[in-house]
Amino acid sequence: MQDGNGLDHLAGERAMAQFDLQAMKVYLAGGQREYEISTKMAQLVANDPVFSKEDRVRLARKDLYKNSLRKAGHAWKTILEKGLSEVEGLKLRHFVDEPTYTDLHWGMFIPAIKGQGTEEQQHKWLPLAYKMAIIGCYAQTELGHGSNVQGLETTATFDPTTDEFIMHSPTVTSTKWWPGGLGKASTHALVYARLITDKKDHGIHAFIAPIRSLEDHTPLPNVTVGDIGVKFGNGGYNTMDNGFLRFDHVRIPRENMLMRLATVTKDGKYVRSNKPRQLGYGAMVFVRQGIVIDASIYLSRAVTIAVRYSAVRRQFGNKDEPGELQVIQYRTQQSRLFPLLATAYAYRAVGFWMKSLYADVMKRLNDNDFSTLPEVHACTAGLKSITTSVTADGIEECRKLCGGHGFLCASGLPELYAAYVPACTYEGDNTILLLQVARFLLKTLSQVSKVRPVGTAAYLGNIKQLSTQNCKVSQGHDWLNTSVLLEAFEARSARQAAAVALRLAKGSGSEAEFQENTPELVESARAHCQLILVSKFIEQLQTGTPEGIRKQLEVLCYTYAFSQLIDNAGDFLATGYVTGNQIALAKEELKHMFDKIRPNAVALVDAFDHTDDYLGSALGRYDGDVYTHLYKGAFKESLNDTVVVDGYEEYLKPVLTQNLWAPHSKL
Ligand SMILES: CCCCCCCCCC/C=C\CCCCCC(=O)SCCNC(=O)CCNC(=O)[C@H](O)C(C)(C)COP(=O)(O)OP(=O)(O)OC[C@H]1O[C@@H](n2cnc3c(N)ncnc32)[C@H](O)[C@@H]1OP(=O)(O)O
Ligand SMILES: Cc1cc2nc3c(=O)[nH]c(=O)nc-3n(C[C@H](O)[C@H](O)[C@H](O)COP(=O)(O)OP(=O)(O)OC[C@H]3O[C@@H](n4cnc5c(N)ncnc54)[C@H](O)[C@@H]3O)c2cc1C
Repeated sequence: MQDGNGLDHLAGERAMAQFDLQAMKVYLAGGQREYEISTKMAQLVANDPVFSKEDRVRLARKDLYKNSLRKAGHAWKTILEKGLSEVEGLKLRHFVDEPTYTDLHWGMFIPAIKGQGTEEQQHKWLPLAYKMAIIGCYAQTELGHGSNVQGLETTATFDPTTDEFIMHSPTVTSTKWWPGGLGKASTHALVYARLITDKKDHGIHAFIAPIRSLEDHTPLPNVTVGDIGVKFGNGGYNTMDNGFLRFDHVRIPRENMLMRLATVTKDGKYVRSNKPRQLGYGAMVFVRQGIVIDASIYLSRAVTIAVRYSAVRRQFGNKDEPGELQVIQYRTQQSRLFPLLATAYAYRAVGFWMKSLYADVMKRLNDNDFSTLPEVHACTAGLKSITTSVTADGIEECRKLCGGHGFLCASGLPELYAAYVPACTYEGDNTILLLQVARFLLKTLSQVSKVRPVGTAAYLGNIKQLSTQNCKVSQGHDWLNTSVLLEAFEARSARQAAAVALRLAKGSGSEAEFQENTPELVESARAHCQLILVSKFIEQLQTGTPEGIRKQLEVLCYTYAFSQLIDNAGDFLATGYVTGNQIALAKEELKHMFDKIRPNAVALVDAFDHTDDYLGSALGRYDGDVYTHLYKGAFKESLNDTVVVDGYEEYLKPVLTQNLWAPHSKL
């Protein structure tokens, strides 16, 4: 999608491409219809001045937030006026490209009501939420507890005399802290609180609490609410009003407790349904599965900028070629950049699969089949963890790959990083989530002789074979076999999990021993997730990939798998499945893959189809006209509004005109 000024500095690069670019764009968009919607919404946002991202990093917080409210309001108006479908609306929000209160309203408040509300409650709340007559947020985390959901302190005490719950924040640490949209925008909060009936604590349940007047938006009586303060980076996540909230004995009707999983009757009786209480965590599972495809999008933005810039930037030369070399020609640049390019493709493929996994579990849950829930929880938690960590690090690596210019906000990379990096923490701290995967693996292994593992854990059913047979690769091209690769990842993961499981089994079963082994548990969870990523990327390629792009996708898939193998060589070697020589052979194969990517690199990032408006980067421009735009951009800097800087008279002039020796000067 070219929106440069005509002159294409990257035309030579594009002419080298060896695959069907249009087919790749459609593949990455998820289909022809999605591609068309995406193109239409990208243009709609790019052509609407209200959505402009210019100056975002220069705005003070108040202006930034107000501007963000303006955009969110305008987006909603556009959706209504143009009669956009839900898919179109989501795409529009995507291209507006800034975190805002509507994310939590649509992404967590509504899904939580759908998942945990009775039909009657859904009838009451969803129509209001769908037309945005109320704005909701997801108020789970408190000052004192985030990861430990069972440790939350807010209470909801049932009063049978009035048929109400009394919402209360008994301690400072019980203050709700972090919920997005809570600080300034929300009228309602989905509050996770300890349910108390007749002095009995039934643990954490969800309640809908009105917090602001629908008349004038002021906080309701005995509700203390506000924004928690400026966050990391310029722009970034500061468009979001992450908030605090305290209740001082605030009364809400009994019907405001979401009662699909448990009920409190009028006379105060607590009744659990026969559904697993983990369904109360459903909104988190929903967001975690979506985060994988988001990771691909964010990483692909950084990689697009770094690849295009690396093809434009020239440094040094060699005696064999005239002129200076494009930095993309350097092997070191390729070995840092191309695996990230391959990773963005891998996460896209796995993200598509995640969507189908989620659709499947939702269908099962509707039929009261809860059998796959633990596996889906482990999978969404683990892949959320790995993909966000790698993406955040990858964005930062792309910044370094752009040298000094990457450090300028004009590169688009600092803001991208600031907006993305909290994904490693929100929706579950990444280490906490890997520990969940590890617990799942331990449980699966402990039952393996009785219950055949399914889905992404099925390979653990072959634990004996995977623990005894070693890798058969004897020449580089032996690695060019997806079964050989898959078996290497399976054997490494199975062996790592079995080793730590065995160590724990030999012990006393104490919590202290478990804690002692958590570093190994996290490593084994990571190994399991890397296996899922490699295997699902391979699986996606093998199911109906168009001819014109298959070869390139295979190259990217091998690049991804080899770079994972090499980056984790220590683990692979420690399990004894592969030898040092086999790793060396994989390294050689990876270099061959780089040679295959090189002529296609620019076209492979073009296929992500990010507009210049969406990228917001002088370095990543489609036309490659980097230097002109960096130079022009400097004149937009507010320090350059005047030729002589504001402050000269008061602070610079005296320094320059005193003409006195400083007392400590030795000159
Ligand atoms: C028009 C515009 C539209 C725009 C839309 C855009 C959409 C965008 C979407 C939004 C995107 C981004 C915004 C994101 C904002 C971020 C929001 C948040 O951060 S919300 C807060 C998130 N908080 C967490 O994630 C907390 C992390 N902690 C936990 O998840 C859990 O407490 C725990 C997993 C650590 C469990 O602790 P523990 O006390 O051990 O657990 P329990 O006793 O409660 O349960 C143990 C048991 O349950 C299983 N389990 C745990 N979690 C789940 C789950 N989610 N699903 C299923 N099962 C689960 C666990 O495995 C154990 O099972 P056993 O069999 O008993 O072993
Ligand atoms: C930008 C942003 C937006 C957010 N939006 C929302 C929202 O909309 N709604 C909401 O409810 N919350 C929200 N949160 C909160 C978020 O979900 C929590 O911050 C997150 O779940 C992590 O919890 P924590 O802060 O308690 O971290 P902690 O658990 O205190 O983690 C601190 C450190 O301790 C380690 N640690 C903790 N427990 C263990 C353990 N058992 N074993 C080993 N290591 C451990 C962690 O790995 C981490 O390194 C948001 C947070 C951010 C940053």
